[in-house]
Amino acid sequence: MPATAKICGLSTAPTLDAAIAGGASHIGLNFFAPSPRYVAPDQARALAERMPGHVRRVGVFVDPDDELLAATAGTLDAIQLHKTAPDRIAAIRARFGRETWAVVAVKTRADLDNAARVAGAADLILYDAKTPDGAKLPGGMGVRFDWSLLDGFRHPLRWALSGGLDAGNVGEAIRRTGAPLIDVSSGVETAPGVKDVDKIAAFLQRVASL
Ligand SMILES: O=C(O)c1ccccc1N[C@@H]1O[C@H](COP(=O)(O)O)[C@@H](O)[C@H]1O
Repeated sequence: MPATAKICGLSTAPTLDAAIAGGASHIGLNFFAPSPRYVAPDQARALAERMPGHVRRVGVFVDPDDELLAATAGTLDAIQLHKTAPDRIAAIRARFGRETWAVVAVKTRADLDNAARVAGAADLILYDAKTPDGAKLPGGMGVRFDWSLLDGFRHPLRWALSGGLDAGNVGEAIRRTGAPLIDVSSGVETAPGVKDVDKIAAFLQRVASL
């Protein structure tokens, strides 16, 4: 089964259209205010209206409160949760009725123990690289982790891979890990938060060619 791709952190119509035209299976809308990719709920709604139904809309959140989720869930097919405790992930899934993605931040093999902790709470695990201590963002910094950590790992749920991917390394990432779904943000940008239609096209072409 070929891998599918999520283009994350889209905030403009032309880049959203490029992701759709290139065959992205998912797009990400970022609701973490400190992020350079942040979109306000109204902006996200307008972008979502441009999208065909087969492309899934994923909201990116960092330990969100119910108020933010209530303002955005109507626009979304899935909720991606960074730095959120397992019991809170389960509560969000029950309350908002959306496919729920738990992010497991990885630097060492021990970090993979968190996959079992979120397995009963979420629908999908997104393995992402841990960003440096004190970093402003828990993702979206182009950091990758050592993919060999996933060698032989028994994934307790459906899963996806992110962290430092780009058109140049995504082939190796998929070959090495067998990821069924891959997720990119800064690897298709010219500067933090500035998506590039040509980089989006190249990334999606590379994934489709595998
Ligand atoms: O992109 C952000 O600004 C961001 C902010 C807060 C949480 C997650 C964020 N991005 C996610 O990080 C991964 C990896 O990004 P990258 O490809 O390494 O730049 C991606 O899944 C985004 O959803």
